[in-house]
Amino acid sequence: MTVDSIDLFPLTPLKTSHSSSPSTSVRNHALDVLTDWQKSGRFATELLDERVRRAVLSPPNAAFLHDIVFTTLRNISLLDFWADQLTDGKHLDHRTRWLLRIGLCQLLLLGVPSHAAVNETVAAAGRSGALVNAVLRRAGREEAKLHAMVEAQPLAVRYSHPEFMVRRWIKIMGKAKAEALCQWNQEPPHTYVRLNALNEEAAERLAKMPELTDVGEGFYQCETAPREALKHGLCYAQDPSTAHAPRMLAPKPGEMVLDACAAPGGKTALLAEIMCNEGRIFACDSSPVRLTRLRENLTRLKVRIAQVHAFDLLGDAPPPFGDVLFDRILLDVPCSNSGVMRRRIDVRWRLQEEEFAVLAETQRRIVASALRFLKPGGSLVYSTCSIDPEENQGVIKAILEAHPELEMIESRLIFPPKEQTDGAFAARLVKKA
Ligand SMILES: C[S@@+](CC[C@H](N)C(=O)[O-])C[C@H]1O[C@@H](n2cnc3c(N)ncnc32)[C@H](O)[C@@H]1O
Repeated sequence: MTVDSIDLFPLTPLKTSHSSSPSTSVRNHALDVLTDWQKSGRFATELLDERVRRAVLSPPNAAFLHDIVFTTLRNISLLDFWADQLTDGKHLDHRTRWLLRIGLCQLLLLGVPSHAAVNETVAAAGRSGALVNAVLRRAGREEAKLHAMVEAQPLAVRYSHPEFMVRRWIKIMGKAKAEALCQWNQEPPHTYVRLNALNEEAAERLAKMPELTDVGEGFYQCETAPREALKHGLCYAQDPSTAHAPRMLAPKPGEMVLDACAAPGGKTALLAEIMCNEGRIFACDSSPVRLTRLRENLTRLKVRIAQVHAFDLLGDAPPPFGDVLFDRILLDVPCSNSGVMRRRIDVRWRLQEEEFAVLAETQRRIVASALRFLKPGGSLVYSTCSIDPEENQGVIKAILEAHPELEMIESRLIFPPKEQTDGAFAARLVKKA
């Protein structure tokens, strides 16, 4: 299954201390969310948000639920390794396995006091209570030994990534970089917002918010999302890595720009800002649902020069912009999201190795289609939030071979552990005049 990047809306957990003992129902909610996640294939964030809203959880309980769900998902293979050690490899049904993962996560990773972690997970366990109780008590007694065993395990277990992914990364970048990437993905992501300079009050108002730390180039880091500022369009939740492609495209005020995979619009808004809201941007996307969000975001962010249209670059319909040729085109294509796995924890468990080739083929077709709309002398920036060469350099190489009228001017790969942001790739191609 392909996972489009939706918004980079922060997934950072609320800050909590787990010294107190939140109610048993938090473990039940965690179990429901995780088993639903496995059954439905839906995003964990969506399921979690729905659950927090429906169950009307207090902020500390919601934060605790968030920590259990995300820490468990981020450490599935490690938790299973510990569960296997503690049960001597016994076969476990799905529900019991999730209960053990949740219990071991609290005990061994979240530092929840053992009486709370054991008693309240056992209370949520129902018919498998005796087994869960025995395993978690043993884990409490053998905690130091269990932690000591981790170092000797392969990267796929130590950092809970699918084996094919680790193998692929070692082949692509060598063991040291692959390990650094796995390690990076295990940390909770930072939350960033980009100041929206199209809102005249934004700079002054954000400067008065002590909870925001200026990290340069219009980005601020924060502990939790500044909801009011986001609601009023003073800023947009976005990782600094997302700014490279629009800046590489460098559209000028007054130009005609096509943002052909635009939803939900973080990059469109930055393009409009770079263009000082002068000129025209056709912001298109093939997904009607995402177009609704694109429109809302662009209105809130005071983007005045964008026209939003449904347009599938791989479809037969004529383009909504007639026979216009563009000065610049941004192609922020659907990709594996392999550069944003710290933020999108589901991705590593959804992605299949065969998908890279399928994605690369779609990406090549998208670029080939978009090239019809580029003026001679115009620039096209191809961008992904993937760090995989098959979707990045591989696609560019194939495009250059098939289109001798193109020249590559520059490219940039953002490797998360090095740049301390999400991963991304951008390449600028120019159509020779
Ligand atoms: C990575 S997301 C774009 C994110 C966006 N640029 C932003 O900054 O918010 C990729 C987008 O491509 C769209 N897409 C996928 N296939 C497409 C196609 N054939 N034609 C147009 N858009 C497509 C998806 O619906 C998705 O919204």
